[in-house]
Amino acid sequence: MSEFETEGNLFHVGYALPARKINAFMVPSFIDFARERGIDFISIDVSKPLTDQAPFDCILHKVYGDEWNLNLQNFSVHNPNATIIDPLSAIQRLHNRISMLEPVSQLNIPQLKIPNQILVQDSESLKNVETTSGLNFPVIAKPLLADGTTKAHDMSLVFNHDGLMKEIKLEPPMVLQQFVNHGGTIFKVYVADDYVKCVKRSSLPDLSKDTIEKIASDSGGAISFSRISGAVIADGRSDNNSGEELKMPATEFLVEVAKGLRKALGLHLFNFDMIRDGEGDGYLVIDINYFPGYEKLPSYETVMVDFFLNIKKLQELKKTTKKENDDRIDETEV
Ligand SMILES: Nc1ncnc2c1ncn2[C@@H]1O[C@H](COP(=O)(O)OP(=O)(O)OP(=O)(O)O)[C@@H](O)[C@H]1O
Ligand SMILES: O=P(O)(O)O[C@H]1[C@H](OP(=O)(O)O)[C@@H](OP(=O)(O)O)[C@@H](O)[C@@H](O)[C@@H]1OP(=O)(O)O
Ligand SMILES: [Mg+2]
Ligand SMILES: [Mg+2]
Repeated sequence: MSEFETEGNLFHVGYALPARKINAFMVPSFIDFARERGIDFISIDVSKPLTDQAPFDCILHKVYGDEWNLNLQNFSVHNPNATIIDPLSAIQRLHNRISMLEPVSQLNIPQLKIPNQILVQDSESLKNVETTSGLNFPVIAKPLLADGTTKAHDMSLVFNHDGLMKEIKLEPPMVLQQFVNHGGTIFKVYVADDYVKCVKRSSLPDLSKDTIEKIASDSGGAISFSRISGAVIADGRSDNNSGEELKMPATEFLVEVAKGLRKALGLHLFNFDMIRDGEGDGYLVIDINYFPGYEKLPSYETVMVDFFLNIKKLQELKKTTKKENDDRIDETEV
């Protein structure tokens, strides 16, 4: 046993994650590091009842499907004190690209908006030119469902109505979101309760009027892309065509947005993608993701262990408060 914890005081965290995520996040060095600090990660077999695999103090999950949802709900009913990271209903809101962004507007932060966007339900509405009358081309066509499948990340930059009809591979339901020039960089803001970390990633470049005309005619009206925001931009490196470096958003602003979204979404672990509003002076949130790739962050091991230790502390605090309340009731009854 380590110098930090004793076996009896271990916090048992069951994890249900796809293989890709286990290979990237739940690596042996992280599991060992966590155990030395009192967090015991236990792999969950999603095909078996959770109640047969208990005890768990906490469940960390990112798997999809009704079978898993029922399994988790049943476990929660029998183990009301266990913390579920994160609640199913809160995660499900992020599976739809319209409901995902609704809480952003409700935060009422003047510098923060979402791009203009419409929902296209079926092929008939797609054919109708009127459908896009509220938007200015180019737009980004995104699948409505953001459900973890590869398809959910397939997008198209669309330059005109013809492109929308002929060149895009997506099928409705889809979201048509205003493309906004933003300096070629997105800010990815990772949140783990109080922890907030913003990193820069490369994005679609700014498009001038001439470029738009040229690409529109060369491409037939649309260009498809998928998972383009992988490249990390090192601090100090110029990150757009003009050779300018885009300034990070102010820390107080990031913390205010993260705190507001955390509360509104009811999530512990998520990140949000934010771009500069090239047409205004604020920022636009374009995407929110549940339990994203934290392992890409520096010192993610410490961040995540501190996160789970805090969950443990909160559970202990709840137990103490409950006991104090029960004792008080007993005294009054006497
Ligand atoms: N409205 C927009 N204006 C300009 N660029 C955009 C806009 N929406 C998306 N993009 C660009 O397209 C990329 C993919 O879009 P989005 O983040 O919505 O997709 P995603 O597949 O859900 O991403 P992730 O891999 O982060 O889950 C963004 O990272 C950004 O570079
Ligand atoms: O695969 P990566 O490590 O890049 O993580 C990505 C994660 O995929 P994973 O959960 O399967 O790992 C994505 O989840 P789904 O939308 O597909 O459910 C989404 O959260 C992205 O935003 C994450 O990228 P990041 O925002 O951190 O760059
Ligand atoms: Mg994104
Ligand atoms: Mg996403």
